[in-house]
Amino acid sequence: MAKKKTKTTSKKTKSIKAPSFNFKLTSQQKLVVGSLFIILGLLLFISLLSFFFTGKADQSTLTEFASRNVKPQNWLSKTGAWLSDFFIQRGFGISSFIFSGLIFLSGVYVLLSLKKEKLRKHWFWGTLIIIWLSIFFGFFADKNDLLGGVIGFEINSFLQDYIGKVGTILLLLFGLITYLAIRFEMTVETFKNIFKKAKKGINEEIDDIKEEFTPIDNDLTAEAEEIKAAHQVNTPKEEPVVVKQELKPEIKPKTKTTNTTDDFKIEVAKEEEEVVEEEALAIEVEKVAEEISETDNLSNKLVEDFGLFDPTLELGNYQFPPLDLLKKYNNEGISINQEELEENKNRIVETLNNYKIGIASIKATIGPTVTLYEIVPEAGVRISKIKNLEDDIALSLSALGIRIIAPIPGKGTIGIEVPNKSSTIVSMRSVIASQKFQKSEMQLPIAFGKTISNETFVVDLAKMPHMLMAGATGQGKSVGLNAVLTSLLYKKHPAEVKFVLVDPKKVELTLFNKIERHYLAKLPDEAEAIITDNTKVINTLNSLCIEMDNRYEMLKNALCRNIVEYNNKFKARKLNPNDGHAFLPYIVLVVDEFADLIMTAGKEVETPVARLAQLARAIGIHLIIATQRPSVNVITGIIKANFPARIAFRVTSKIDSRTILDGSGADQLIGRGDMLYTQGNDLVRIQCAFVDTPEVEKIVDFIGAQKAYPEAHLLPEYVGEESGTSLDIDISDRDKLFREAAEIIVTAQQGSASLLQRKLKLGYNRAGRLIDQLEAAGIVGGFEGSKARQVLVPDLVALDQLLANESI
Ligand SMILES: Nc1ncnc2c1ncn2[C@@H]1O[C@H](COP(=O)(O)OP(=O)(O)OP(=O)(O)O)[C@@H](O)[C@H]1O
Repeated sequence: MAKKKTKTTSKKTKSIKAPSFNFKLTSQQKLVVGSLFIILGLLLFISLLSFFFTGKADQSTLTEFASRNVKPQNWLSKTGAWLSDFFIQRGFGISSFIFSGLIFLSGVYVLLSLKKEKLRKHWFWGTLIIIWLSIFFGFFADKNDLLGGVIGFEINSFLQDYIGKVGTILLLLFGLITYLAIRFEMTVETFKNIFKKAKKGINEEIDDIKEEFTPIDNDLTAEAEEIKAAHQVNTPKEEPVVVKQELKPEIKPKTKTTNTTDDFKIEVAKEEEEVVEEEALAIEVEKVAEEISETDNLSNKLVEDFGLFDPTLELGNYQFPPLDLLKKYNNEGISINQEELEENKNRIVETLNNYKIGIASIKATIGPTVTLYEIVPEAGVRISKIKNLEDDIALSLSALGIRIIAPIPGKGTIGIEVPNKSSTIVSMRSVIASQKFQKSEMQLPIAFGKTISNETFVVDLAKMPHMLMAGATGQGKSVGLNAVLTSLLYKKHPAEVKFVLVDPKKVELTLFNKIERHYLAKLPDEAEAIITDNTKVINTLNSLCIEMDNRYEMLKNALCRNIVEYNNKFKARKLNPNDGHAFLPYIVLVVDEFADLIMTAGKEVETPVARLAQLARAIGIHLIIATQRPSVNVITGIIKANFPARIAFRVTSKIDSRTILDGSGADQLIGRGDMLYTQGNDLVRIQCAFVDTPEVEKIVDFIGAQKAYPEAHLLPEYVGEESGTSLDIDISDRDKLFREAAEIIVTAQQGSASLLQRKLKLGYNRAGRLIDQLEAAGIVGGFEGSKARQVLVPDLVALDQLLANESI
C-alpha cells in the first residue's frame, strides 16, 4: 500500500515537473484568453440547452450550413444548431454539458491564474465522466437516443455484444468504484463509515420516537405504583423505589403488549448494535493512526494542491534579458591563414632541428587568439630540453606569448602555443548563445569564453566554490568580472542569486546599481548596495559570516547537507516557513581590487574572507576576488588554500604567475582577455569573452526597467565591536595585539593609529580601538585633533614596568 502511494506521488511530482514549455501570459493576455474561454463555455452551454427545444426542428437545416436563407431555431443559430447536434446527437449525449462546464472553468483558471495542474485534473476526470455517462445512458438509447449520444450507444452495444448486458453493467460499476477510489480516495472503510452513519441516523430517529413514548411508560409506572400501593398499605415510604424497580420489568412487557412489539425488538437490537459500535469505534481509532502516518505526506498534498513552491513567483513576469542586447562582431570566426600556419610550423621544426631535436609528427589546433602546435618528438628526446627552448622558439617565431606545455596532460605530446597574428574577439553573445551554456544544468553556470579548440568554456561557480582572479592592469580583469556577472544574469532569476559587490575603484561595478532591487544584497540601513568604502567592507563581510551561520542553522534544522537539498525540500513544501525556513538564494560576493582592501584593512578583512572561503560552499555563498597585485602579502597562504579555482590574466612577472597559479605561464599570456584557468591541476588557456560597458548597460537597463522587489536583499545586521570605555578599562578585554601596538608606539614615540595600521596591517577600526586602549592604559595622551597623540611612556623599559604594575 505504502509502496503504491509513493509510486503515485512520485508520478505526481513528475507530472508537475514535466511541462518544460513555460509560456507565461501577461496579465492582459490572461484577461483576454480567460474571458474568451468563459464566453465559449457559455455559448456551448446555451446551444446545448437550446437543442432540447429546437433540436428536432433544426435537423433538416444542418446539411445547409452554407445557405443563409435557411434559418435554424437554435438560440445560437447555425453554429448553435451544428454544435449541439455534434455534441449531443453525434457525440456524448447529455453529458456533453460537462464540456461546456470544463471550458468555462478553464477560463476562470486562466483569469485568476490558478494552478494549471488542477485544471488538467478537472479535464481528465471530466472527460472520463462524460464517457462513462454516455455509455451508461447507452442502455436507454431505445427510449431516448439523446441521453447517451451516438458514441454512448455505439460503445454500449459493442460492449454488450462481447460481454453482455450484465458484463457491461458490472464493467460500468467497476469504473465507478475505481473513480471513487482514486478521485475521492475512498476505501472500504469510507463505505463502512457511510453505512454506519446512516444506521446511526436511523437509530437517532428511533430514539426520538422512543422519547415520545417514554411519558406513557412513566404514566404506566405511576399507575402500577398506585395499584401496588393500594395492595400494600403498610409498606414504608422509601420502599416505592424498590417496588418501582421490581415493577418495571413486570410492566415493561405490559408496555410492549399495550404498544407495539416492534418497539421492544428494536430496543434490544439497539443494545446489541451499541456493542458492535464500540468495536467499530476501536477500528476508528486505528484509522486515526493511519491518518497520522498520512500527515507525513502533507507536503505532497500541499504540492498537489498548490504545486511545487516557486521562488520566482513574486516576480512571476520577470523576463530574462534577450540575446539581442549583446553585440555581434564581424571578425568572430576563426581567422588564420594557411600561410601563417605553414610558416610557424616550419620555424618550430627548424628551431628544434637546430638543437638536434627530431619531430615525429606535428598537429595544429587553431583557437581564437592562439594556435596550439602539438608535437610528438622522436624517441629519446628529453622533454626538459624542449621546455628550455621556450625563449629560442619565441625568438625564431618573433612572437610574444609563446607557452610550452611539456607534456600536455593526458596526451603523449608537447604543446607549443603561438599567438595568432590577428586575434578574433570572442563575443559574450556567442558564448551565452552556445548550447553548452543554454542547456547547462549547473547551479551557477559561467560562460568564460572559448578554449584553444574553440569550445565554449562553461564552469559552475557553485562547484569551484570560490575564485581568485589576478592580472596586471588593462589585461581584462574587469571584462572577466563582467562576463561572470553577465552569465549569471542571463541564467538566474533574481530570486535565485544575489550579488554583494565591492568596488573600491568606484567605477567598475557602479553600473549594476540599476539592478539593486533585483539582484543585489546589502546591509540594512545602507544607502548604496555597491560597497565602495573599504571600512564598510568589514561590516559586510562579517554580516555574510552571520548569514552563513544562520544558514547552517537552518540546514541543520532541516536535516540537509547543502543548499541544493535544502531548497529542493523547501520547494517540495516539506519545510515550514513558520519555523524560520525560507528559500535561500545563492550569494555571490565579488571583490574587485582585493589588494587595496588588504592594504587598508588587513587582518580584519582576511579573517572573515578566509572563514567564508572555508565554510560557505555548502550554504551557497561564493566568493570571487580579483586583484591586480597577486603578491604574497595580498594573496596570503590562508586565502590561497581556500580558493582552488584561479584565473590568471597576463601578469608582469614569473613570481606573480607563480603566486596565482602555483606555476609559470601567466606571464607569457598576450593580454586582452587571454587567460589561464585552473581548478586544481590542469591549466586551461581560454580567450575570455568580451563584454563591454555599453552591453552591460543595456542588460542592466533591461532588467532595471522591470518590476523589482521592494528593496535589495537584506543581509543580517552586523553590530561592530564598539570601543566603549568599559572595553578600554578592562584589561582582560584588550586587543591581542595590545602589547605589540604599545611597543610600536613607544619605540616610534608617535601616537598615531595610521602607524599601527601600517605596522600591524590592521584596519582603521581596529587600530583606532587600540589607540583608545592605549589611552586608557596611560600610554598615549588624549585626542589632539589633527596632531598625533602624545606618547606618555619614554621607552620600552618604562612600558614594561607600567604593564607589570598593571597586572598586579
Ligand atoms: N576578452 C577580451 N577580448 C578582447 N579585448 C579585451 C578583452 N578583455 C579586455 N580587453 C581589452 O582590454 C582592455 C582593458 O580591459 P579591462 O578594463 O578589463 O582591464 P583590467 O584588467 O580590468 O584593468 P584595470 O585593472 O586597470 O581595471 C579593454 O578595454 C579591452 O579593450
